Amino acid sequence: MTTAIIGAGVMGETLLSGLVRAGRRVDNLLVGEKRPERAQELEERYGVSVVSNVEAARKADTVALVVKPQDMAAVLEEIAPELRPGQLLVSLAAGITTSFIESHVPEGVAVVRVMPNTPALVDEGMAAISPGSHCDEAHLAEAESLMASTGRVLRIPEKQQDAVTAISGSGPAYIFFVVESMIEAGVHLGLPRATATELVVQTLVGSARMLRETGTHPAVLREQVTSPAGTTAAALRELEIHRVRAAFLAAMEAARDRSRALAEGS
Ligand SMILES: NC(=O)C1=CN([C@@H]2O[C@H](COP(=O)(O)OP(=O)(O)OC[C@H]3O[C@@H](n4cnc5c(N)ncnc54)[C@H](OP(=O)(O)O)[C@@H]3O)[C@@H](O)[C@H]2O)C=CC1
Ligand SMILES: O=C(O)[C@@H]1CCC=N1
Repeated sequence: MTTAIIGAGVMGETLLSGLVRAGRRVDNLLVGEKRPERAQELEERYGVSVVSNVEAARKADTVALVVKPQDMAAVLEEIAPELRPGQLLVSLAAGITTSFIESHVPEGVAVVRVMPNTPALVDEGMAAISPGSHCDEAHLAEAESLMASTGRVLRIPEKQQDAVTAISGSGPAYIFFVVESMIEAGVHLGLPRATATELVVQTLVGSARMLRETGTHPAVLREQVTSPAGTTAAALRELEIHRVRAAFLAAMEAARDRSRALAEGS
């Protein structure tokens, strides 16, 4: 089975590196990339063949589409003449619906929509997958196995994809923003930057492991840290005064709405 990746930017290379780490043979992988210097970089780094999009689409059983949503129509128009019924297209693009893709390719080509995230780079990715209308169980299982090479996979109805994009697709950026803010606060309180960074990163990793390994609700874990009339209560009061909870809700509604707008080509 040959898999092609069209669009080898941040997410495309993340998927490629995950497939290589998971033991997929590089002679069963192809990359579609138009910039010669980027093609050379990928060939040197992974030993993978970089070809035209047209050749990638012709030779692959599964084609992962990892271009920007705004470039999707042009790429589909370019590769459509090469596609055949039964072949699988796996789109990782935010907003783009399976019906949009199906309307640009020959009848019978199977489409799966995926929302991955960048922790896939360290095999801790979260991917949500949804089948299009010509997709059978074997196609969905193939998309699942593709994404399982870099982390967890959840099957969801496509109508949930914009919300998933807002939560886990964009999610790592919110976490990095919080981490960055806490490090800056530590520096403001007089800690050396390296000390503040180590404290915050380990606190994040430890808290994440507690959530995963105890299965306890985050509100309960938060209460366990909050001693009566203590330091945590003083800090949480400030977060509530500054409406941080409301800001998170507004931010994720904005991401969900942006995902919907990408579907309309804006
Ligand atoms: N980054 C993330 O965390 C996530 C991204 N995604 C989705 O992944 C997709 C890619 O995002 P991201 O990797 O961040 O963006 P990048 O801009 O890093 O990657 C897009 C890549 O596509 C290439 N490209 C553009 N046009 C073509 C073409 N016609 N043929 C072949 N390659 C082409 C670009 O090349 P060039 O630079 O030369 O134009 C670039 O390498 C998007 O649809 C996004 O919604 C989904 C979840 C998470
Ligand atoms: O910001 C974006 O549009 C992409 C999709 C989810 C994460 N990054």
